[in-house]
Amino acid sequence: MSISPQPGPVTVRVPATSANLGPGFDALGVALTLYDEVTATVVDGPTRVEITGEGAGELPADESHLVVRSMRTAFEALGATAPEVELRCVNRIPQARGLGSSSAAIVAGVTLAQALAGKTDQELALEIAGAIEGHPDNVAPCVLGGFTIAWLDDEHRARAARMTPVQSVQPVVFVPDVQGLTAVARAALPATVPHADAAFNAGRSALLVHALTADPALLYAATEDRLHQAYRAGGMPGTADVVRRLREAGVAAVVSGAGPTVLALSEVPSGFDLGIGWIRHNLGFDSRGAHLMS
Ligand SMILES: Nc1ncnc2c1ncn2[C@@H]1O[C@H](COP(=O)(O)OP(=O)(O)O)[C@@H](O)[C@H]1O
Ligand SMILES: N[C@@H](CCOP(=O)(O)O)C(=O)O
Repeated sequence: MSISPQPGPVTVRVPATSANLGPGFDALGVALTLYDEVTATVVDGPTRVEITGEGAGELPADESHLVVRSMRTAFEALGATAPEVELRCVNRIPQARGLGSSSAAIVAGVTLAQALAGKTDQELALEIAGAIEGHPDNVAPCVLGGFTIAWLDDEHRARAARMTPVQSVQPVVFVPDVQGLTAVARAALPATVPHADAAFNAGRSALLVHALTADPALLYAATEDRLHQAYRAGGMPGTADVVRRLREAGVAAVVSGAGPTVLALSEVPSGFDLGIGWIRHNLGFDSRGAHLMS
């Protein structure tokens, strides 16, 4: 028997995320204290979307909106009939910048559908959102908060282990005024990599888990990568330059996700000159992940 969704309204808050963290390509990610909020109300129809902030006037306002599409996928997975909805989106996460905006939209949709269907299940939310996104490293911290190691199990379902980053680490992101789509950045990667580079990243990823949970003095060495950033540098020269200059200054800086945002995990020297067109956000690590607001 099909479940009938509740009428709502229901509001979800979803964090920005930074994936990869250097060596942990498609596996490691952190949730950040920068949020989108989406309110869903069941209506007679048609589905409509009101957007404030990032993406206003650019994103679709109908059923092709990513939150609506994700809600529909989730309702189907839950065995519920997808209702027509009115969405109110308050977007603060910069889009197509490497801060997991698409995962945030997907997780928002899945969480709203679960709430309207009267269910709460983080493991299932991760599974559904991971299948929609295609790689699990953003959806895991977005659902769970904190610092996550994500993987796909033998049935290709997203799974994750959650840790708490050490409090003394204060993430800083540098967001450029240009966008970069993750799909384009993924197309720049080679189909195969040298065994030595894979071994290098395996060691640094393991070290990063230790550095970010116990010994931040090791973050510089732990954020070195040979699997994705160099291959993508030609498509984002400004980002590659900022990462290079920060690292030369001793900062544990990496490309955030697929870029073009830069993430710094150790103190940035005062007076560091970013150049024109960059915005700095001093953030924290979000510990809650996606959650409903009363
Ligand atoms: N809040 C949102 N609502 C609707 N669609 C969104 C939202 N955020 C991102 N998207 C969609 O996802 C695209 C960006 O996804 P992606 O290239 O993966 O970048 P990001 O690193 O920001 O996740 C946007 O161009 C838009 O189509
Ligand atoms: N592992 C992915 C991460 C993409 O993150 P996003 O925030 O840029 O969507 C990749 O590097 O492609």
